[in-house]
Amino acid sequence: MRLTIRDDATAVGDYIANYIGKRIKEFNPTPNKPFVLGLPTGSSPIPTYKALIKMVKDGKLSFKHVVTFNMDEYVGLPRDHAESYHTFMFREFFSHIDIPPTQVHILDGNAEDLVGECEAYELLIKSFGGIELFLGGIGEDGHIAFNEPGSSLRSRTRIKTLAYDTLLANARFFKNDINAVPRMALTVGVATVLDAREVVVVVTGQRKALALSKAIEEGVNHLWTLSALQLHPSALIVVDEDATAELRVKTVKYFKSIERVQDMVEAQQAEIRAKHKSILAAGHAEGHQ
Ligand SMILES: N[C@@H]1[C@@H](O)[C@H](O)[C@@H](COP(=O)(O)O)O[C@@H]1O
Repeated sequence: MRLTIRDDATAVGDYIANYIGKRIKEFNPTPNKPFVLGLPTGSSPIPTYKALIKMVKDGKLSFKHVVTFNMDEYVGLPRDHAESYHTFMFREFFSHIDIPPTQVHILDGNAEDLVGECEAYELLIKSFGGIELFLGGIGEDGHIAFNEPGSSLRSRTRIKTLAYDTLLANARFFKNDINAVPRMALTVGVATVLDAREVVVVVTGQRKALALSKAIEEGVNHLWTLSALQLHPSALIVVDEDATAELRVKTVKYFKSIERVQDMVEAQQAEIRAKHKSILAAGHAEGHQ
């Protein structure tokens, strides 16, 4: 697991957007081989969405051959409700980029058969060859997607009853009326997230600090479902300074030093790739003489 620390939420968003942009470009997606991206809602990913939108508007990135799967959706909230995750995603992201809406997938919290909806979602993800990169956020109780404390770390897409902490935290989106917050949601499971080839999680603000420390400084624990990321071979958590408030100084220093080494290795690799490219180009030019 890697932990990248940036000064504030904007810098975190810029970092993640660049990271995702780089991955999509390296993947070189086509209609037959789209890049499959998992996405979250919440206030934490908004700076990332803003930075990605700017990259698209500046002509530096395209989502034409990207297929998305969202993490979760409330049960029973009309799709066009201002706080449904459908509305959120189109308002904050999809309406501003060049993704064809047919390539967007969000669980239907109003499906007649909710269990069937969840099973079909898992199958649909599989039919695209799985998720390349899953971007996630966390709740104050350390939940990833809506995998509340106590969720099985092998869970798949399913119906979940929301924890009291989550109802309290999300009441801010429902005029602070806890009774207006839907009690249930459909969510991808912890195992669905762990199946992705790469997982990137955004954690910003001091109110997430305890969850972050529990998830990375203690063992894998179903009470802090983000901790399951410790089992993933390619996991990156990007945080702001505020979110590190509960971490040990030693932990912060360790991850900062890893980042420096990683940057050095990446710079060396880029140099080697550039050298190979110019040798190949020179050879190619000679062959044409
Ligand atoms: N289901 C979503 C999560 O996927 C999200 O990570 C969390 C954090 O939201 P925020 O980023 O606004 O703190 O909110 C909800 O619970």
